[in-house]
Amino acid sequence: MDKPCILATTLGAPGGIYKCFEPCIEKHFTIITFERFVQRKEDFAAKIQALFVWGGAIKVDQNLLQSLPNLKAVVNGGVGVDHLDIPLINSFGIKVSNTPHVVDNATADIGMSLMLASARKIVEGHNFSKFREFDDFPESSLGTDVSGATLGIIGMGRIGYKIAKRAQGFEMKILYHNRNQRPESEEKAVGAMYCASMMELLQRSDFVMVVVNLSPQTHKLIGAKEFAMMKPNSTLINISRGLVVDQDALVDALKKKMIRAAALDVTYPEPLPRDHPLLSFPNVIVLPHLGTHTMETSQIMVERMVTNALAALTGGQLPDEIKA
Ligand SMILES: O=CC(=O)O
Repeated sequence: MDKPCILATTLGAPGGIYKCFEPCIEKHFTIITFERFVQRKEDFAAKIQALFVWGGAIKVDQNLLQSLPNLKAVVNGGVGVDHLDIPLINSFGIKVSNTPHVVDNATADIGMSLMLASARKIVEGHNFSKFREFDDFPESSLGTDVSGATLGIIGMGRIGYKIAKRAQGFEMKILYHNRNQRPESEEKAVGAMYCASMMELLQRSDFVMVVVNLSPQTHKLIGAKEFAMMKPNSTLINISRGLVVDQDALVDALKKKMIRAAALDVTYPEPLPRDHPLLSFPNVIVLPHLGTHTMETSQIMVERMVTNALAALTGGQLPDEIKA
């Protein structure tokens, strides 16, 4: 019997799967790439039963949904679903899932990597070794200690909590701001202190790590007012979504030396245009959204997407369903 079809991007991240993960999907489904779909919509549209998306690479809008009469699920790789209009998708009787839990460790690790790389000038050090334009590593390249410093975590969900656990190993003082305070036992387990006021956290932290979901409430959460609160020797680390930070305000804060440095896994757009002002600062690290980008995590993510899609096709409960 023919395998059911799914529609997917296969262009590689950001926004698609790599070829190496296709066999896991092809055990159960025939993959129709988005490029093939666009060329031969009339041949494929009625066959497609699930849509595999990573980030906003495919726009899941009214037009696309109307063109797929047998679509049962939109299966998202990763935890953030800010690029999906869930009420709209649900209104077509189509289910939505993501892959929570499986991304937590990899994303927390990238946050720690960015903090350490920025504090200890890892990128400059590498560039010095490789390109050596001057003889001595300049005084301006002296780093700053992570151990014993104060880390402020904005957004204490699963990933924020994993970061706190790791930071505890670095003997950091840990502050966090979140919609809800965590139970005392959980705070104690990682040595984290709740700041009901985000401004207080910003004033006290040497490193500010942003881990919130993007929502209307968190859109440009960190802007001019927030940078004005931060210590001049502090570092902003963003591993959530680019739009949680006002990038113009960040450029301004860096120019005015209101903060020491920034380390970003996420920006808007992604990737940044090569002439973007953020790329001109020696004290800014920019990654092309690598939070979940490991072989192991990506493999588990794809397996989880397959599990959710199979559940939708057989009319079962999606283990990771998100409802509007
Ligand atoms: O960005 C990564 C994710 O949403 O999991």
